[in-house]
Amino acid sequence: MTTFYAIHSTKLPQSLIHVRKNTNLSIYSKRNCPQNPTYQTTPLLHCSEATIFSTAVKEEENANMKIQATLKNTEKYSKELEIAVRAVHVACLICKKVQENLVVSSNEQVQSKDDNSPVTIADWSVQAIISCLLSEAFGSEHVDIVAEEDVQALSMTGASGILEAVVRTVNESLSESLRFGLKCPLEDLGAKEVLAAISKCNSTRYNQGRVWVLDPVDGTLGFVRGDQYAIALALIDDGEPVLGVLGCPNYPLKKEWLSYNHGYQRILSKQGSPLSESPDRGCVLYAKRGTGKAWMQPLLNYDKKFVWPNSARQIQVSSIDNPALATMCEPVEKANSSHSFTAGLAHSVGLRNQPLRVYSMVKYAAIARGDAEIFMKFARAGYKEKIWDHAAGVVIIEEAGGVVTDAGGNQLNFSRGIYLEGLDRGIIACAGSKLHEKIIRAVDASWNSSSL
Ligand SMILES: Nc1ncnc2c1ncn2[C@@H]1O[C@H](COP(=O)(O)OS(=O)(=O)O)[C@@H](OP(=O)(O)O)[C@H]1O
Ligand SMILES: [Mg+2]
Ligand SMILES: [Mg+2]
Ligand SMILES: [Mg+2]
Repeated sequence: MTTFYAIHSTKLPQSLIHVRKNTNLSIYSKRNCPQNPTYQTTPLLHCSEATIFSTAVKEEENANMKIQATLKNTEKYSKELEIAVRAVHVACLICKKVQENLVVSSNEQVQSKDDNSPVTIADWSVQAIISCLLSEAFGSEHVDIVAEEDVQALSMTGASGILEAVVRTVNESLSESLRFGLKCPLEDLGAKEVLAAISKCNSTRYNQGRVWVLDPVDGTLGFVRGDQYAIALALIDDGEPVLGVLGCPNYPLKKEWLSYNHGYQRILSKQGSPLSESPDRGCVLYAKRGTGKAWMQPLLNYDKKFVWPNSARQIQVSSIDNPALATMCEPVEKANSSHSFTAGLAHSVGLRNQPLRVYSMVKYAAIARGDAEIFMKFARAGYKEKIWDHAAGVVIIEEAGGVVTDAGGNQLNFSRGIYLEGLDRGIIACAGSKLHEKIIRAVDASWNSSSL
């Protein structure tokens, strides 16, 4: 004789599955089972409307697998994210100190690289600190990193003063990292070890397994001018950015202070307050791919109020999709992105607000936080965008609900080396797909008549 059991198809208790696995009973499920609890063990005589139990079991198993996968996903990279966020906090705090010194003292700590771009003790120190903290947390042999700086200029004979300053800064910062619950070397590092930590960041494993991507100071020009800059750390797994952490030590917590048309420093000095006493500023943004969530923590100070873990609040892109109300941000330097091209685009799309010119990946942060709606960068022909200038920002904007592509609407490719290979014209990040489509169409319409 066949015995039927009525069960609620999607809420199948484990005990019933157990029965099925250990007996030869044919069990059926009936979707609209009127009984409460969700199943009954009374034999069902009218089972024509019931769906076959195996389907219900499948559903349950699939649901379980989904839950397991979600759990696994939640756990996946969680230690990496935790360490990366803490390490970026440490880096932000040391950068603030270095920047305050730079702004009040002479500029001898600023060096020029071969391409005439600036590099400072903060760039090298942050690279050494993050390299070291990741190695301490995960074991040096398990950590692949690629980062912007090398030790060429730092190892030159004339640079011994700078190297000394870097070593001092690194050790000071590493000992402070204990307050964030991070592991750090037991003893102070010597110059050789600091140079080794910086040199370690030259991995070439871009599309096999995990590689950390770091821009120790993005927007070094902004940094030396006492303005905006960012510390950008991302984790790429099999060529895909999966974690993004952006430290923005000067990003005001309130949007209205982010007005760069007159220069950040000048705004502060107009108010008569030096950088160190300026309004609440400094935050760390982060996101994990696939979660649909992005977060922001205020930057801590090493004062009485210092408490770790820090509080985080969820951030989201702006809901504005009307170009007339949208704000576009772009690089400060004309040499880094054509202001005339974006001005033409802005006009053709109907943007009315003044562009927000901000140094560094703080632009990505502004979109993710909902403080601006569009970010565009069109470098001159021949310039190749680097992965560390974008990876962290892309994860954060996308998880905050935004869209980032090249000007052809393609996803950025982080798997082919230190450059964003195959990039079509420029980078476009928007708060939503409606704005994004409009910008992409406008680029196509005006590209051929441009001089880019
Ligand atoms: N010529 C040229 N064209 C385009 N991009 C360039 C160029 N030179 C440099 N860079 C890279 O731009 C990074 C800074 O970008 P920003 O958007 O912050 O530009 S700006 O400083 O606001 O003008 C900057 O990052 P950092 O070196 O980390 O500051 C560079 O990687
Ligand atoms: Mg950079
Ligand atoms: Mg940099
Ligand atoms: Mg640089």
